[in-house]
Amino acid sequence: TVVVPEVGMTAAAPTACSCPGSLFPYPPPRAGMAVSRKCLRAAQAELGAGMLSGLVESMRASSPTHARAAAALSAGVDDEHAAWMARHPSALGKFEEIVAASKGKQIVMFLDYDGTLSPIVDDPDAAFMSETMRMAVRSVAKHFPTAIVSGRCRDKVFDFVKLAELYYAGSHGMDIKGPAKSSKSKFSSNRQASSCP
Ligand SMILES: O=P(O)(O)OC[C@H]1O[C@H](O[C@H]2O[C@H](CO)[C@@H](O)[C@H](O)[C@H]2O)[C@H](O)[C@@H](O)[C@@H]1O
Repeated sequence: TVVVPEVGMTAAAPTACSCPGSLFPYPPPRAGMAVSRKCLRAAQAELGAGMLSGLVESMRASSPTHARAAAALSAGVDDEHAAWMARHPSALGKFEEIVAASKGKQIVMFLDYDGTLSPIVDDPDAAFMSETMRMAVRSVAKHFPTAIVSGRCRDKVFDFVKLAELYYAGSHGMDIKGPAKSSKSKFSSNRQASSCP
């Protein structure tokens, strides 16, 4: 769901956070946060080059927007939608450019859940994410602070994602919790007590 401008793509520079007690430490931890060849090499060493590109390909293929665009294009009936997709290309289609543009910058990942990590399905309680997607998110969280931002209740999103090393922002950001200190995340912060209604 990331919209990448076709021209002049840039990565936003971090700005100072003036909110005391923010769950996101500022300045963010530096170790391993800049996207660099070293970081990519580490991911490749961890997953293997084939596995890394396999994950990217699999995320590309399972992307709901990719699937919708492919269906619209093959049916040849939704020209307007296809044109919209052409103006708003998938970030996964620009992966190498994004890596290049991000070099040396501080990166934080914010991920939507429904329709991004999971497919859109009729029953909201059955919007499960695949194990491959979970593996990809776990791998991303090893390198960058990673947050799931959802309209859903935070506990429900956690029940789907099941990764303690992430930040979770539920109820459209009204309810935020950082990674557990005991989790594998090197970006852990104090937990904020709160629960779903
Ligand atoms: O902010 P999100 O994480 O994208 O959550 C938005 C809403 O997602 C859910 O509804 C959507 O997904 C359902 C499951 O695929 C689908 O059945 C429904 O039609 C979609 O609107 C969730 O149920 C809502 O509470 C969230 O606000």
